[in-house]
Amino acid sequence: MIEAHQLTKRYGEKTAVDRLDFTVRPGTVTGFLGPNGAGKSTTMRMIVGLDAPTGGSVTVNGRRYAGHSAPLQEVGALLEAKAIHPGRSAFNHLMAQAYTHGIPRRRVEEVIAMTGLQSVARKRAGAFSLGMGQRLGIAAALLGDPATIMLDEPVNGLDPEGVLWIRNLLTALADEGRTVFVSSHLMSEMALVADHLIVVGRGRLLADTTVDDLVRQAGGDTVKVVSADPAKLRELLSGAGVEISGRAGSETLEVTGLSARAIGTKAAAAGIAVYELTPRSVSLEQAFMELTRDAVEYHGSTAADDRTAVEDHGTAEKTGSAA
Ligand SMILES: Nc1ncnc2c1ncn2[C@@H]1O[C@H](COP(=O)(O)OP(=O)(O)OP(=O)(O)O)[C@@H](O)[C@H]1O
Repeated sequence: MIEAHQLTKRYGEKTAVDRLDFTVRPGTVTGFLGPNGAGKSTTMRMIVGLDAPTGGSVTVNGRRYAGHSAPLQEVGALLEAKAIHPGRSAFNHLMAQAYTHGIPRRRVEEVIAMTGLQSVARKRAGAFSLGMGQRLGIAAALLGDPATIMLDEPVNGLDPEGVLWIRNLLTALADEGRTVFVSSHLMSEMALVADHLIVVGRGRLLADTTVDDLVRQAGGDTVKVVSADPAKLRELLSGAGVEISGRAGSETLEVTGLSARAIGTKAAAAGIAVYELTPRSVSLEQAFMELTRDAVEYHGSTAADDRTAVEDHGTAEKTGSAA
């Protein structure tokens, strides 16, 4: 279990982590999401005592990391995959860590097998690809058989087989009752593996939620309806929990809160011809971007962004219906 209370880190004028409160629970995979520069790595460094908080606190299994007598057995972390001596073999790198923490050689062999590094374990780690380096970093994180595992961007540099392997590994670790905390700025990847999400932006907590709730909060599902009589249809569909938008003079309505089937049935009963009925789910990526829109520090710009902006402005005349 990881618990942060008002956790804060300032670098001079810059507040990298801003009064974060969250709990990461055992038995599930918790995704730690946020755009670049959101404060994820800084938070993770503070969890394992590599950075000192400017304010607040963070504990692992009820104690500050430094307060544990055998921290490696408490929390295993992958922060910088390439933080290894380049001349040392993977085996010797792991043995050095094991030796200084009273971990037997048998466990080194186990984690090498678990991470699929057997064939390269005696090779110089400096010659490893990014993907192999990631696997070695994960092997080191698992060395102490810790109850809490924390990985910063673990799928970086992994090929599709490696990505799948990570997914299965994280799920298996959580199923064993461990606390698994994984950062990423890829919502799509997190959605496949995480049960719970902690989302940050500019150092602040934006959401502490499940994947389903995040999508629901971002607008849930909408249905595009093109009909012969949008004004009449709008009247017909209005009701509690239903939101309808559409441009004046257009045949198109965007309806939230009703299924395509319900809309089609109501339109048919009223004799309104429907030319198009298209359900549109808010993707997780959209939900994430919606949530972090104001918290993104480094914006790019593409023609597609501009188109979206124009479309947004075009959707006037919003009608919500009160209960
Ligand atoms: N040692 C440091 N000195 C000064 N500023 C720092 C330092 N470390 C991080 N920062 C700043 O703090 C903010 C948060 O950085 P951090 O690396 O924690 O974000 P992140 O969410 O992990 O980003 P990314 O997804 O790009 O890895 C950034 O604006 C970064 O520039």
